[in-house]
Amino acid sequence: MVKAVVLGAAGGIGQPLSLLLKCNPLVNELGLYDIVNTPGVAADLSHIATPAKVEGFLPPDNGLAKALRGADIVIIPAGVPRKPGMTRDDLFNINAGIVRDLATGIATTAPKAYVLVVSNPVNSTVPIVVEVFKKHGVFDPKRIFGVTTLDVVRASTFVSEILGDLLLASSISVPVIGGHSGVTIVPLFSQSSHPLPSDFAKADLETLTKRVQFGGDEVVKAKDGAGSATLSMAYAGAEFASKVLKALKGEAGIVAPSFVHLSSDAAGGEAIRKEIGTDLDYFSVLVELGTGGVTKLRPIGKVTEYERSLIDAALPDLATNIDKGVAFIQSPKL
Ligand SMILES: NC(=O)c1ccc[n+]([C@@H]2O[C@H](COP(=O)([O-])OP(=O)(O)OC[C@H]3O[C@@H](n4cnc5c(N)ncnc54)[C@H](O)[C@@H]3O)[C@@H](O)[C@H]2O)c1
Ligand SMILES: O=C(O)C[C@H](O)C(=O)O
Repeated sequence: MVKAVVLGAAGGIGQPLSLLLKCNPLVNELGLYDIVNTPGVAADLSHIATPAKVEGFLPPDNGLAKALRGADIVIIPAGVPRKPGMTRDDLFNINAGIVRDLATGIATTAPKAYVLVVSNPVNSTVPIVVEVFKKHGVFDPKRIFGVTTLDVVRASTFVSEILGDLLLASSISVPVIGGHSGVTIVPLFSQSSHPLPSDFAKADLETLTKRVQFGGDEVVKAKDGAGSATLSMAYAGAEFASKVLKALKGEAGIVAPSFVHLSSDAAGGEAIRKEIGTDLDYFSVLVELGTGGVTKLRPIGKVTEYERSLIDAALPDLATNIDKGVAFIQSPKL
């Protein structure tokens, strides 16, 4: 029996993500928590003819704890999205507190659950969850994930467009490393499963790279004040959750990108730090998953000179974002 819980389930991402989880045959129970509207969302989804039993929870009467009880996997898309002109970091002041409180609920009620953090700024909210878990003595680097799948989905889609075959999109795999905002997003097109055309110009590569780095801004601009990516994010979140669930069930060979803590030396965290030439505690890499969570962090491998320059450009912003999240819990008054 697998229980999945969505925190922020009534939102723009939360609703379609909950729909996709309701349709996932690996989910037996689906708990939906939000500060509004979850009874309605749950009633609606509960009429879909798939096995998962759905229940909605609101804050009164310990709703968060009730939603989380027995959770195997918790996905957090709670919090405010961007409007045009904002950076993801501009969301910190509101979302940091929301994520801290939800992480506290998970640490006390479902400390062994896999936690998938969607709420922005991911580069800071993941460290917030980790610090909360450390405070409660339940931190396990193998189980806390920043969801960066959307960057990989975008990179694959854009490559399929360039190759002129959209049918390829779902089978193209482009590693995207670093973090999840602007220049911290580093796509490695040299490692794409489907290489770019051999005559692809450097200027075009730079444009493509920027499009992946600022794909979120493209959607925010198009939505014109009505929020940021929700449907593509729900797709990406459900893809990532599905991989975690398959690994949990014992399927071998599951690999997914994620922004993770590098403390797990056994899993290869230290080797990645050496590869990058950094002492950062977090980085997005390809992660091998097993029944207990992360089994191995895949080395970054060979990169081009241009990609190396992108990694170097990502490091200062990443360090600032990570430190901000850590300080929010360790020194809340700073
Ligand atoms: N990681 C990614 O790739 C990625 C992609 C897209 C969006 N996001 C982020 O996901 C977050 C949600 O985006 P959205 O478009 O769904 O926003 P939204 O405003 O449509 O939905 C957010 C939901 O969170 C709920 N919420 C607020 N405070 C809460 C709390 N304390 N407990 C539980 N629920 C609470 C709201 O009621 C709302 O239903 C944003 O921070 C956005 O930036 C991340
Ligand atoms: O861009 C945003 O603010 C949302 C999300 O992080 C995205 O990449 O679409």
